[in-house]
Amino acid sequence: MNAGHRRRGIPARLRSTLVALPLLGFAIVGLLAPVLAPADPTANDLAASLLPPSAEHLLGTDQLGRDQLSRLLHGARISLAVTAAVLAISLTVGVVTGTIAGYLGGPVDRVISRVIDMAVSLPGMLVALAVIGVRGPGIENLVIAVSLWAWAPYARIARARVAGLRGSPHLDALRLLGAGPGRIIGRHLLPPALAPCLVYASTDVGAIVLGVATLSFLGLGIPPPDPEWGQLLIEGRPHLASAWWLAYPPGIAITAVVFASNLLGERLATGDERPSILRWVLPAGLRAPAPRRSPARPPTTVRPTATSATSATSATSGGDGTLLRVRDLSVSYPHRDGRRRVVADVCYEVPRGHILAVVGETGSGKTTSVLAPFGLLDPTALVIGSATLEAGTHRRQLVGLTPPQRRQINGRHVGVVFQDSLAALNPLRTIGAHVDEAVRNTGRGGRRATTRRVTEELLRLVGLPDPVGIAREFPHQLSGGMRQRAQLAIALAGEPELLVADEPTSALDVTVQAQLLDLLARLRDELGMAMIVVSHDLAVVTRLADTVAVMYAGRIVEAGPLTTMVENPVHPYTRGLLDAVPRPGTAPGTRFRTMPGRSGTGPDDADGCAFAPRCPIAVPECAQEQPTLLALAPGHRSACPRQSGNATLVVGAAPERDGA
Ligand SMILES: Nc1ncnc2c1ncn2[C@@H]1O[C@H](COP(=O)(O)OP(=O)(O)OP(=O)(O)O)[C@@H](O)[C@H]1O
Repeated sequence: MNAGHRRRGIPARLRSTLVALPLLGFAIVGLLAPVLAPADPTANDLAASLLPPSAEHLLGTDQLGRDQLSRLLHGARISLAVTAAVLAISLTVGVVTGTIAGYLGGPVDRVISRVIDMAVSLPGMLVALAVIGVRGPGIENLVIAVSLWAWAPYARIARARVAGLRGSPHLDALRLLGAGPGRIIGRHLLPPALAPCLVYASTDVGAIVLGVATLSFLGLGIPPPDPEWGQLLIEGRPHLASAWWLAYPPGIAITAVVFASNLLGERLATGDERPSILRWVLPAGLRAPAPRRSPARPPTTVRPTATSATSATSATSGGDGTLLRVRDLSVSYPHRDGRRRVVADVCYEVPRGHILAVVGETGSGKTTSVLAPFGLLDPTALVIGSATLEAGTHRRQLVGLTPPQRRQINGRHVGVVFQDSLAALNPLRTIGAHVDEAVRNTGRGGRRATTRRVTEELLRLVGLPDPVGIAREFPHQLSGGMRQRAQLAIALAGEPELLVADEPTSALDVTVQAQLLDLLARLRDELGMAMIVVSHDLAVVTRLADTVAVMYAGRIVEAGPLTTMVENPVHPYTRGLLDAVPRPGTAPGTRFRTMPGRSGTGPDDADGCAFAPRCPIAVPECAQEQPTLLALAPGHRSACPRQSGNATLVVGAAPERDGA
């Protein structure tokens, strides 16, 4: 309720209820007309022709002696029936058509959008006249005629709503949990598409009632003797001067319904009491503020990808405690000159129970490198290389999987926590509904109460106080840290062997950040789960990582055990990252060392070392030849030949296990 409403003294909800009263009356009278009407609306009594209102006939009689009140009440019934049928058809056709167009996009969307545009631009009354002219009057034809022009605005609204949601991260999160298109459309797209359509429908009631009355008035609607309001108007028109009770009541009834419907629609569309009205018509789970689009780059859908070098790696994968082994991974996106690689020849592996941190500046390819194996990049991404996962008892090659194959892995063997928790969660659903769905998708659910018990256990596991209460909250009602914990609970629903956390703490303050990192470390210890944690902050990952891979311009430039990387880094870029980390005990006013130059170039943008232009120890040769990752010690590799001493070339740029 806003201040303006308060000032006028009537609460907004009450004002909306008052505005809706004529519509409510219309619906009640329409439904109960046979009970409320004192007489048969079609029974003639010529002896009682054109009687004025009296105790016997409260609204008088018409020229055939029929009770006018009974005809008015039955007229409401017919208007209500036609309006309800038209709305049901228009809403169903419009919302389904618009949702399909918005979800599929591409040529289907273009064709459906043109059809919608045409339907909207046609003059509705002319279409109705043409249809009734061909098919003749009658309730059925009237419904068809009005529906033909009434469905298009619903389709347009639903299409716009769904198209806006199509690329949102919470849909990606759902796909990750194994939800198929049917479930995504039915449970996550149709409800938000329906909500604005219902608001529009409240305005449409008036337009339909008026349209039906107009057609009847023109002799093309409900044929006599059935008492439709437009029909009553035309019958009363010749007697306007002598028998006012014939035309005025139906005229007032039509005006009241049209006004009420327009006012209510306007209030719902602009007012802040929208949720209170939708509470009458929408189930509880659908009431929440409109979803907010994330400014963050959304990791989107899976698509089959090209692959190479698969057999060579699967032959060596597994059996040695390695959960995920990535080899020669390259990712490219369409570019004006063809395709541009953003990640090149990336190799890493994650042993069971270990935490690998991938660090680097923005645009260095961290997120791309860790999400590519799981098909979580933009559909235009082309992924080449190999990624083998020891999922359960099977070894699976991840690159090139189809979406159904991926659903067997993502959400079950692999859980993902996204950076922007608000965007990754559906704003229309409670936290409990999110986790319930994840629990059910991974096959751990049962009856409603059983599923909810698992949900509450998961919320407790991630350290959320009062799991029962939190389960009932919507995402926007939680703090950023709590939402990240909720995302973690969703990711843990499938009891994954690997958790991928993409900048899980970047939007949080340092205290909450530390708590979340401690939680991740505790979960690793308690559940024995391996993790890949992406961060641009080397200091953050030192709290929990076992190994660190440093990326620059789409390539790994140094990788090794945490202690080596922190205490004895050899690549100038890693040193630069460490120098930029604030250290306890640093004297106030001390300036941190920063790296000159710009980040974010691609792996193929330079002939030689991409870091050379910013490197304090670069020599002219550095800019001429692409450096290769060299093994310096077991598990420690660097791509700076100037610092590598007695290094040896790592065959295929593959990493070695620490201690191997
Ligand atoms: N859909 C896309 N189309 C084209 N280029 C993309 C797309 N997504 C990412 N990129 C490019 O890929 C490169 C690597 O992006 P990525 O998100 O992996 O970097 P990052 O190191 O994770 O950065 P950040 O920390 O900012 O998330 C960037 O140059 C980015 O512009």
